[in-house]
Amino acid sequence: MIRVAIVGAAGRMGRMLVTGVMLDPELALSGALEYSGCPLLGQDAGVVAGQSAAGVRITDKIEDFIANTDAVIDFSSQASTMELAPRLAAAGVNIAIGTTGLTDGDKAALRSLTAAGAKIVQAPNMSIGVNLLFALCAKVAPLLGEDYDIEVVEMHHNKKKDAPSGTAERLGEILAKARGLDYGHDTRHGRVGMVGARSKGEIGMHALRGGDVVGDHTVIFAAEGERVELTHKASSRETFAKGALRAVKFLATAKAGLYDMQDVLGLKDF
Ligand SMILES: NC(=O)C1=CN([C@@H]2O[C@H](COP(=O)(O)OP(=O)(O)OC[C@H]3O[C@@H](n4cnc5c(N)ncnc54)[C@H](O)[C@@H]3O)[C@@H](O)[C@H]2O)C=CC1
Ligand SMILES: O=C(O)C1=N[C@H](C(=O)O)C[C@H](O)C1
Repeated sequence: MIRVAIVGAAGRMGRMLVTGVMLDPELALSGALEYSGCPLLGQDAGVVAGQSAAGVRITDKIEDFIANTDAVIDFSSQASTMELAPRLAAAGVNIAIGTTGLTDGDKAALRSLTAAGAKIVQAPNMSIGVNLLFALCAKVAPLLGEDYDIEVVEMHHNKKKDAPSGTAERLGEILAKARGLDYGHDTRHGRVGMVGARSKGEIGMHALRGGDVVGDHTVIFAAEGERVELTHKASSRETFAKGALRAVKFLATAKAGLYDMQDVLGLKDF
């Protein structure tokens, strides 16, 4: 049995993750963390998630569960994730991070924790479908070549704070690498005004927000006379939660290291 605590337990993903852990016979819910001042502190995490009582109260102190926890799943905020990771690593707790908005510096800091023995999965999207989309884009972009202009369009719910989505950024990085471009330098975020004709050496990135959209990502390859569109649409957050549970199980037997969902799902050599 793997003992799992959830960071951001009262959030949209947190509630889904609490439910997933409670329903999984290989996992046991060992903790539920929220920010100090959260009105749900002291409430049963299972009840907050719409399930039966889990016997785990939402707390703002990792000391309440860290000694009895094998792994933490963290879908919270960049600040919270980066503050907690060193403390969890020092305690030998495995970490599955779904939080987006992490900087390159944050990712380097996570890597340095793994050099000291930590086991971490960090992925902007834990669904199987999006990770297959990542693998497909890495194959398709070089095959289609420079005649095909690449644009990435994502749409999410109106509560999402970061833009573009972590998934769109990862898509952009994969596509830029496949084209010999630099993601930071060659990405064009939206277009407004007299921007001139599109150049070959750019990747367009567009973030739409509205309603309750769980998460849509489309990569468009557009050429003279035709276009190819690869689309993933998440219709439930359950798909991300399922991936996070797989990540926790993967870490239980993994060596120290910083992994992504391509490692967890065996898509590295796809
Ligand atoms: N990797 C993936 O597959 C996915 C990643 N995400 C990402 O996960 C994150 C959370 O998304 P949602 O659940 O939609 O947001 P949300 O806002 O509903 O939930 C975040 C939760 O974290 C809590 N939190 C904030 N600071 C905290 C702290 N210091 N300690 C403990 N808890 C804290 C908040 O109170 C909130 O309950 C975002 O970065 C989002 O982009 C979301 C869905 C899938
Ligand atoms: O905030 C969300 O909701 C989501 N965030 C992730 C991202 O930023 O890519 C993944 C998913 O699309 C949902």
